[in-house]
Order: sequence, then C-alpha cells, then structure tokens
Amino acid sequence: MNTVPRIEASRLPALLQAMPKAELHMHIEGSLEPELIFALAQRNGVQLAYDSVEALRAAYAFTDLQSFLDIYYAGASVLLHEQDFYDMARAYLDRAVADNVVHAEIFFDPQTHTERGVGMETVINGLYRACRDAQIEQGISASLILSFLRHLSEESAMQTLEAALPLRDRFIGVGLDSSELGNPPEKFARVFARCKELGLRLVAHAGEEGPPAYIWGALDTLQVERIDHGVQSEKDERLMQRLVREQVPLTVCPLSNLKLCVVKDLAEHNLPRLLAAGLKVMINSDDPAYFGGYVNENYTQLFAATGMGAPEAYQLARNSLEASFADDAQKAEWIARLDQSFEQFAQS
Ligand SMILES: Nc1ncnc2[nH]cnc12
Ligand SMILES: [Zn+2]
Repeated sequence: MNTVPRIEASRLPALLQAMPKAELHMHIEGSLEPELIFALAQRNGVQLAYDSVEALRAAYAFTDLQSFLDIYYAGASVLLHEQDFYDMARAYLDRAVADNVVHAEIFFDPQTHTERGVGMETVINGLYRACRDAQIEQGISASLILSFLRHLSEESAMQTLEAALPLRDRFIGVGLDSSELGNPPEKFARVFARCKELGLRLVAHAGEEGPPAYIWGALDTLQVERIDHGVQSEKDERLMQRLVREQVPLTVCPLSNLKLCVVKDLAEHNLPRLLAAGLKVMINSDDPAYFGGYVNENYTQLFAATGMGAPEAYQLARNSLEASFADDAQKAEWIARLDQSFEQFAQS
C-alpha cells in the first residue's frame, strides 16, 4: 500500500480491531484466566494458595518480572493432562480469532510442566491438537515455539530439547524466557547452536529488563532471528542502527511493560519512537490473562495513550505478518487482506 488512507481518530479503535494481524509473542501459560485456573484446579484436585477467583486476581499487582513469574508458575501447576493443555490453548485461540489474529506463534514452557512430572508428549500433543482444531474450525493459523527457562541450567535446556525431539514436527522453533537479569544469552550458546543445526527457528527474550548487551548476545551468540521485547535497545545507539539495518523484528508487549514496571506510563512507552526510527516492531500481549488484555487491548490502549494513528497501525500490523515464520506466499495473502481492510475502512 503506497499511502495509508486517512481515517478519522474516532474510528481508530474499530480499525485496530478489524485489521488482520499476527501475534508473535505470547506465552500460552500466560493466557490462563483465573476462572480457568480454578476450574482446572477443581477438575484435577489441585490445592491453590488463593480461595477465590477474586483473591487470585487481586494478587496480580506486580513490581517487576520476578514478582510476576512467581505467580505465573504457581498458576500453571493446575495443568496436568493433555486435555488441560488443549482447553487452555483453545480458549486463547478463541480470543485471538475475536481480535482478528490470522496467525499466532505461541510460546510454551515445557520445563514448568516436566519438572512436576507431566510428560513432554502430554504438553505438546494437547497444544498441537488445539492449534490444528482451531485452524480447521476457525481458520486461524497457529504454530508452537518451545521456550527454555533461562533461570535453569543449559544442561536442563539440552535435556528438554532431547525429550521434545520425537515430536519435532509439532513445533517450529525455540525461545528463551523467564528471569532475564543474571541469566545472559551466552549461558545457552550450545543448546541454541544445536537447535540451529536441527533447522529450528530461533528467538529469545532480550532487553525486557536486561541491558542492550543481552540483545547483542542474543543476536551474535545465539543467532536469533527475532528479539522478544528488546525495548532496552534505545539505550545503545549502535545497536539501534544495527536493528534498523538488519530489520531485526522486536516483538514488543506494551501492557506487559506497564504491568511489570518496565515503563511508568503507557504514554511514555518507546514503541512509537522505535517505529519512527525504522525498527521492525509490532504489538503483542505476552501474558494476556495477567497483564490486563489480549492483543487488541494492547493496540487500543497504546494508541489512545500515545496518539499514534492509521499509518502506524498499518505498519505495525504489516510488521507482525512479515516477521512471522509463515511462508512467503501465505504472508503475501495476509498482507493483501490487510490492504483490503484499510481500503474498505477508508470507503465506508
Ligand atoms: N514477560 C516475560 N518475560 C520473561 N519470561 C516470561 N515468561 C512469561 N512471560 C515472560
Ligand atoms: Zn514474553
């Protein structure tokens, strides 16, 4: 699209909702709503530390990444059977369809479950079946990315990879998440090298709370193709120039940054500046059940707070589709649909 049509500010929320988009950074365990946590706890006879949905929700007052992760791992303890993983992923995919997400690349954290004695095949098969059924029944495309927990050892990551390899055709790549500070990318150099040899797609969380050096490390040592978060890149001008030159996608998560106190106020979020500087950024929900909204809520709240308009909306949606690991023909089809949605909006 050469010129994005002018669209009145009052119609922006409807445009943000209607435009087709990809979501490339969300953790499926972070989509567990308190209601589903309680329903699964009851179904599986798991005792929770909170006695009601309201009490659990009230505990979602985070001061930093670690304060969130402690509650997030506790919430995931209700997942025991293949059907639990299936139900969780179908619930997310339903919400994604409602937000006009045409393609989702979904992180899952196998170590959170295998450490509790849940089988790798239980996790992957439940999630995979949900993705396949959602594709058939709702037309959404969805793929899985296995994410290593960086607070655990590289040996544990390597064992996790080996345990997942019999199901290699059910996930497209690997990522790196959990506590960032003190766990630099270099800790996982060997396991990422092995994943690259295996032809897996590579991404890593970097520069969420951690310094620009972690983004350099993810690019140079781990050889990742996308950076998850990356909002700290602004502290390093030379890194910014590289990210622009190489068009490295940054999967930014505004409400996550707000709730984990990475930014004080959405109005101060640096995504508009990163976008204007030519970085390939887009908007994602990270852990929507914990941070106050799914992907469209992230778009709507950030646009309301920063005054971005239709041209930025188009670029962000387009970046999300282009930065996905889908094939080029599929991406071209989605981008044509995106163009059409803007044209229809301008005419109506
Ligand atoms: N925002 C985040 N950062 C690191 N690890 C995570 N796991 C789930 N959400 C995460
Ligand atoms: Zn994340």
